[in-house]
Amino acid sequence: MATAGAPRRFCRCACFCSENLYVARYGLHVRFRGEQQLRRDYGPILRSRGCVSPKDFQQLVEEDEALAPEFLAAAEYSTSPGAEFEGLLQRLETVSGEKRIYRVPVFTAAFCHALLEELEHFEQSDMPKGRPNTMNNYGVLLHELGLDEPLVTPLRERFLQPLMALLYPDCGGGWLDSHRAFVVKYAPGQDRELGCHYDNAELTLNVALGKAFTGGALYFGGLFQVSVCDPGGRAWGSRKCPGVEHVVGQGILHRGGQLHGARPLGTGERWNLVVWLRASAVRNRLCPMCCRKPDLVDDEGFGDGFTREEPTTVDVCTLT
Ligand SMILES: O=C(O)CCC(=O)C(=O)O
Ligand SMILES: [Fe+2]
Repeated sequence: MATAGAPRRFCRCACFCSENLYVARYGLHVRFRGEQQLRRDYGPILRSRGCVSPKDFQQLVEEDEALAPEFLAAAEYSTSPGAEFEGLLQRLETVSGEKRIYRVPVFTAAFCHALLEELEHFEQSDMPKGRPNTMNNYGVLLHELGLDEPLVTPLRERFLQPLMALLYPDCGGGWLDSHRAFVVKYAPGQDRELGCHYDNAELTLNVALGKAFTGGALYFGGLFQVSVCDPGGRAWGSRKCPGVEHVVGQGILHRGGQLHGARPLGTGERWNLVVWLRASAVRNRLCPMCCRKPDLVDDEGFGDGFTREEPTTVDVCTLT
């Protein structure tokens, strides 16, 4: 029998890194213990989805490792008892301590490659496509690709949430409950740069997927909420501040309100996965876009991440 008032420790299950792994190339969730088990349990379904030759299989085993070991280690540390901000910092690169911008490898190169292939197939298809956001004209919304639930939701819930809770507890890092995930694409003749802006998000993850390109570095200024009240602080618009270069597979973590933009692409094509992470507990009080109490309008799916209590419905038949 449990003793009343005994201290409790929250734990996680060891299946964290082996159960329910998503293989983007074949649109399948798998349990992974090793190559033999994978072949035994998933051979027929994988073959039916085009994983036929030994080379396909080898590629799959490599791709199964979608998440970079550094990211797994940082997330695992963040969920461990007694985890602290300082300890997590040792597992990340601090891009700017003052601006609270961090970098960590998120995806393996093999996974970035497989995801890019999926994105290009989708782009060439005649499936209906929306724009990633009001600023980028080219790219893909992850939910249109069917990757929101299998890829982004687990990424947010299992890995990003514990990490963000330690890094940004004051910005809803521990209360993330929805996201908007999209891939932005820059190429000659298409979008080439992105003006300075703030995100409709409490926190943002931006992961470089490739391909080979020059230019396109991110630049960061001050906080939007501070700058709008301080026109003198708008030096962020100047392109003098040092840029943050992209490294394939690596993610940049920043606050959504941190003003930022992307410098012009030189050559090649740049694709980045951007996840706008939202905490309704924060935004329900103050809309990050208009800095006022949100004027809520019904929407589809996660909407823009605000929530409202549904009015309780009363069954009139029971009233008679
Ligand atoms: O071009 C990029 O990688 C940045 C994109 C971005 O900041 C955004 O879409 O909010
Ligand atoms: Fe942005």
